[in-house]
Amino acid sequence: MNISVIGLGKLGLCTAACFAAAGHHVYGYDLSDYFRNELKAHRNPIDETGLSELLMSGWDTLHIVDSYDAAVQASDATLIIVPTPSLSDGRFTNEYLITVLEGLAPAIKAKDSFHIVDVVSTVMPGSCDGIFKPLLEQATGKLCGRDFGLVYNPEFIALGSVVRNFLNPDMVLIGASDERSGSTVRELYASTCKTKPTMAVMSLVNAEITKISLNCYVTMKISYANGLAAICEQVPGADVDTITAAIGADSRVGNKYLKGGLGFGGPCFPRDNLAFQSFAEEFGGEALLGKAVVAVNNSIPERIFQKISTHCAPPAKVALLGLSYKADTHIIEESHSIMLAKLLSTVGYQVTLHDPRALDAARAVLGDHVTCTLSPYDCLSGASAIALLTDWPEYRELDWSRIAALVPAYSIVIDSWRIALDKNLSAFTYIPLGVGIPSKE
Ligand SMILES: NC(=O)c1ccc[n+]([C@@H]2O[C@H](COP(=O)([O-])OP(=O)(O)OC[C@H]3O[C@@H](n4cnc5c(N)ncnc54)[C@H](O)[C@@H]3O)[C@@H](O)[C@H]2O)c1
Ligand SMILES: O=c1ccn([C@@H]2O[C@H](COP(=O)(O)OP(=O)(O)O[C@H]3O[C@H](CO)[C@@H](O)[C@H](O)[C@H]3O)[C@@H](O)[C@H]2O)c(=O)[nH]1
Repeated sequence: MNISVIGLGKLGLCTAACFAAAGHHVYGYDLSDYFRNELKAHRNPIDETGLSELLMSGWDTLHIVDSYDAAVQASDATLIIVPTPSLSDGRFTNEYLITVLEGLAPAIKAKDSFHIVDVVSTVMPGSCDGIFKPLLEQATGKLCGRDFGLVYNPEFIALGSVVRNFLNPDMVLIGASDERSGSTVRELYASTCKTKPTMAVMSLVNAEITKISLNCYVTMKISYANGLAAICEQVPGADVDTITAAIGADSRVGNKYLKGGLGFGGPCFPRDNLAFQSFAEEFGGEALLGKAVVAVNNSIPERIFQKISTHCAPPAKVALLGLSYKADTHIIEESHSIMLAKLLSTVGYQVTLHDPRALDAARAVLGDHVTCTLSPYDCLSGASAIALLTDWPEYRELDWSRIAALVPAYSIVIDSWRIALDKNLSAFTYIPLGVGIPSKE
């Protein structure tokens, strides 16, 4: 197929590369001159696992164009993957999408053949029927479903595994204004995915609700595990991992995204939950479960703060290991580690930080209130409290006998993901989250 992709960022470029590597002709456009120039020179501007390798087999069919017109003229369908940042009330803004739709409209108007506009960016339910369809009909003088198609086709990919998730989905979600558009996008994915995913083809509004509902459901599983972890900590001998492993073995539940730990952060899950609540309220409903999920998630930095302050008072030194919202990324958006660092530094603890990739981002946000270190051992030297926060592989390899010589006796070690359970930590006061420690008496 001939398709165009508008927005070649973290998701857009991976999408374009996956389709191009599968043999489709992809015409990509990004507002950024830098991105377009790098891509024209066959250089990859995005750091994402497997993307460079994929582009190697896709350069021949990935063509970078310099205008919306060129993108529409060269293709039968245009995928739009531009930002939809959150507003203060939790809703996603359509501002960037509207700019793109207005930019595409003249070329769609001038075209004789049927053109499909496929919105991939995450949007608020009601956006396609209520805003995008009337905008396009008015700007082109054409009828949606007859003269052009409108599709909502969001992705379920996690950063760090975007390419793998894109090519191996459980389900492809396709909301369509008409059967022809739905079938075309379905074929596009069927010819690109390596698996045979469930093709969930439905109306535009149902697809919009499905996208944020699915993310909210998954965060409900995470908060369930974290609520359970907080209870287990109070019960001598209880262990959240043993319990969630058994719960997850029941196929009605499933064991994915059921790990209690530091909670969920990042650019997607937290904001999708807030958007779902705003959406429910807009239609006179109330997302009670969603509110509980957020409350459990938001309580985690405070829970760790309490454990630290019970053990040592300011200005004691506290070492935080791991700042990104998950391993293998430099992203600190909605990271619980950053929230904990702020809680601690505000009341006068000396906070030292380490992260293999997120140190610069953290420094930019936390400034002079904390000390950034390049080695985990420098970070925790002299610390009365150590918190293992992001599950980076290198923290699993820490040499605890070396650390024992660097810190006061019985410093506390808070282990969010229980990565040091099998180590000898007798020189420390070891507090794995979600585990009820039998009392010493
Ligand atoms: N990254 C993810 O993990 C992820 C996952 C699922 C859904 N999404 C959704 O996908 C959308 C894009 O996210 P992203 O992470 O790829 O964003 P991004 O910021 O990495 O990339 C967006 C790209 O769009 C370009 N752009 C902005 N305005 C433009 C315009 N008018 N014309 C052409 N290009 C324009 C920017 O230059 C940028 O390169 C968002 O709605 C997001 O919620 C992202
Ligand atoms: O059992 C688990 C699994 C994950 N997490 C946390 O959940 C967050 C999100 O992790 P992940 O899903 O790997 O990353 P994201 O890139 O945020 O991807 C999510 O957000 C995207 C944007 O909406 C969706 O497309 C994806 O399907 C969805 O997984 C991280 O803080 C993890 O530490 C847990 O606490 N427990």
